[in-house]
This record gives sequence, C-alpha cells and structure tokens, in this order.
Amino acid sequence: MMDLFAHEDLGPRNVLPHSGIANFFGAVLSHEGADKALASLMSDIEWRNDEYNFAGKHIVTARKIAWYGDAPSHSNQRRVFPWVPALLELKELVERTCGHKFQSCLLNLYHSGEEGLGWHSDGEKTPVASLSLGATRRFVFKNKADKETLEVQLAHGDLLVMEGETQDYWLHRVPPMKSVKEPRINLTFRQTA
Ligand SMILES: O=C(O)CCC(=O)C(=O)O
Ligand SMILES: [Fe+2]
Repeated sequence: MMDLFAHEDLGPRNVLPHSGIANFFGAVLSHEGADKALASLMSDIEWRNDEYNFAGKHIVTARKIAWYGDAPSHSNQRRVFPWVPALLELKELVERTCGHKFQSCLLNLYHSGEEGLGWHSDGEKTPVASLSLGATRRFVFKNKADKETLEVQLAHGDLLVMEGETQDYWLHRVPPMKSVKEPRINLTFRQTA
C-alpha cells in the first residue's frame, strides 16, 4: 500500500510560530553514531568550567564548556582550540544537513539534569546549529515581547538550527531536570570566527 506520509520526516520543521526560524531536523546521526560521537567528545575535548561575573560576583558553573574553531586564540576571556577530528566530522555532517557553513563551535557539557543553562539569546545574527548528544533535555523558547513559551525535546543525535530573526525576538534556556542522571553534550556551531 502506498504510504502518503512516507516523506513527512525528510525536511526540517520550524518550531517557532513567528519572528524567527528554529528548524528541527530530528536525529541526524544513527544511535550508534551518536554514541561514538558522545564518547569521543567526552575524552577529546578540553572541558573547562564556565566563568563569568554577575551582579558583582564571580560565578563558576558546574556545567563545562569549550570553544573550537578555524581561528584558535587565547585571551583572558576565551580560549579557542583548533578543530579535532571528531568535531570536524560532526561539523561537516551538520553543514551538509542544513546547508550552512560554520567557523566555530561552543560545546556545553551538562553532567546530569542538575545542570542547566539560563535564559539568554545568542549574540549571532547568523545561523546557529545545535547538535545534541546524550540525555534528552527540554529546550525552551520564550518570546521577548509577549512571553509566549514553547519547547522542544532534544534527544541523542538531534539537530536544531536557529536562524533569521530568532535571537532578536526569542530567549532560550535548558532548564534543570532533576530526574535526569545521564550527561548531555550540546554543540552549537556558529559563523563567528
Ligand atoms: O544546550 C543547549 O541545548 C543550548 C546551548 C545554548 O543555548 C548555547 O550554547 O548558547
Ligand atoms: Fe544559546
């Protein structure tokens, strides 16, 4: 019998109702491929605690981060490491899938559901491609004007690409989920050097 919906999953779905585009592609890696990527990144990435100043306090997060890119650099603010093979492979997969090229990547490591990331917009006006590995976590958008919220579940191997006016009109966050015991790595590929 002909399946009328056979091609339903081929294209991405924009999860935002207006004022931006957040294209959800679902899993772009096989389960096995995602397992391998997660294991490689756990060991090959130079994970560091994120540090910033907020309300006169120096904050050191439990969540770990790392920057990689075409233009390695080292300042007090940020160290950018040169691409490593596991990361380059993922970058190329993401580029092929969404049709954009990327020059850098911010990785976030959430050791468990105790760790999250608060409301923010990314600084980029250009596309940001987010690849998730490990534990499924909620990713929540909030409209800056009318406070409307909506969320997607980001699972092992899922790709979400934010573009257009998304960062101007929407905040996003990864709320803590106390029931989650497993780690998650998120990679955001960016067009900033
Ligand atoms: O972990 C995520 O899914 C989001 C990460 C994020 O928003 C960021 O790195 O700017
Ligand atoms: Fe972000």
